[in-house]
Amino acid sequence: MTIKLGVPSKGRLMEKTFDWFGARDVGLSRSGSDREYAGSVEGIDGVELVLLSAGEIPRELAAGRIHLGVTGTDLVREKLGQWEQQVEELALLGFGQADLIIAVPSCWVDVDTLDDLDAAASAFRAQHGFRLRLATKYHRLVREFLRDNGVADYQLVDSQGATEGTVKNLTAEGVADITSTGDTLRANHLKILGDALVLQSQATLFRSRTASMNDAERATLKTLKTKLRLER
Ligand SMILES: Nc1ncnc2c1ncn2[C@@H]1O[C@H](COP(=O)(O)OP(=O)(O)OP(=O)(O)O)[C@@H](O)[C@H]1O
Ligand SMILES: O=P(O)(O)OC[C@H]1O[C@H](OP(=O)(O)OP(=O)(O)O)[C@H](O)[C@@H]1O
Repeated sequence: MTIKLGVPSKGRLMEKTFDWFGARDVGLSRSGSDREYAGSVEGIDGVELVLLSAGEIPRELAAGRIHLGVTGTDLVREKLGQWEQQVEELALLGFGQADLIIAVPSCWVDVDTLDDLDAAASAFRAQHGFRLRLATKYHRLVREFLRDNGVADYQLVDSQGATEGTVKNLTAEGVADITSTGDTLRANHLKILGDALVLQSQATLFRSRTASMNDAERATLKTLKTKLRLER
């Protein structure tokens, strides 16, 4: 008989999410020890806090196992096909801003745009006998973006973390990853292609379109939305 609210279990998104709800008189906190993934909610009855990996929240929303969830728009668009049919965006939270971009080595002086990348990819294949490799964890978004922009002669290699390091490690020629300050790209001698902004992401509160609710839970959701100033 509760509304389940999924929130990232650690790091920048968790703390800023707690602050965002706290500013609206809904107190979220992690209970128990630092390592225990249990949480509590104050200021409203009938809402349960579920601490999850940011990357798992899209799937939990789509499966209807949580009613509400906070995660990045990038993760929802990457992990859920036809995401709008599965979740509704209730509020952009104004933090966790990051751009999904494509970057190549800074020393590739002739490659500054997607057209340049396309030409470089063809030349790379002719020279090396295999396709230019882009390391990413955003397979769906990058594939769609490059298809729409006419870049074909490449392959994606999976990288679930420390993606910018793959170029130095010679497992990829370029990367498609999230950046905010640009420090990680610069430190790894990579430059962003001028016209390769795949997506602008920020932390967002989503509602599951598939989670079932009884009348009491529907009333709780309404009360919560009023507290959060989301009622239109
Ligand atoms: N440097 C950054 N600045 C701002 N937001 C970022 C940055 N890097 C990632 N993010 C955002 O934070 C969210 C969570 O990303 P992260 O990669 O930490 O999730 P995750 O892979 O689920 O983490 P984990 O599985 O380790 O809990 C994403 O929506 C992403 O866009
Ligand atoms: O532009 P910047 O401010 O330098 O931030 C970009 C970095 O932040 C994210 O990594 P994260 O810290 O989440 O670690 P990860 O490599 O394990 O994904 C992202 O994958 C970049 O590596």
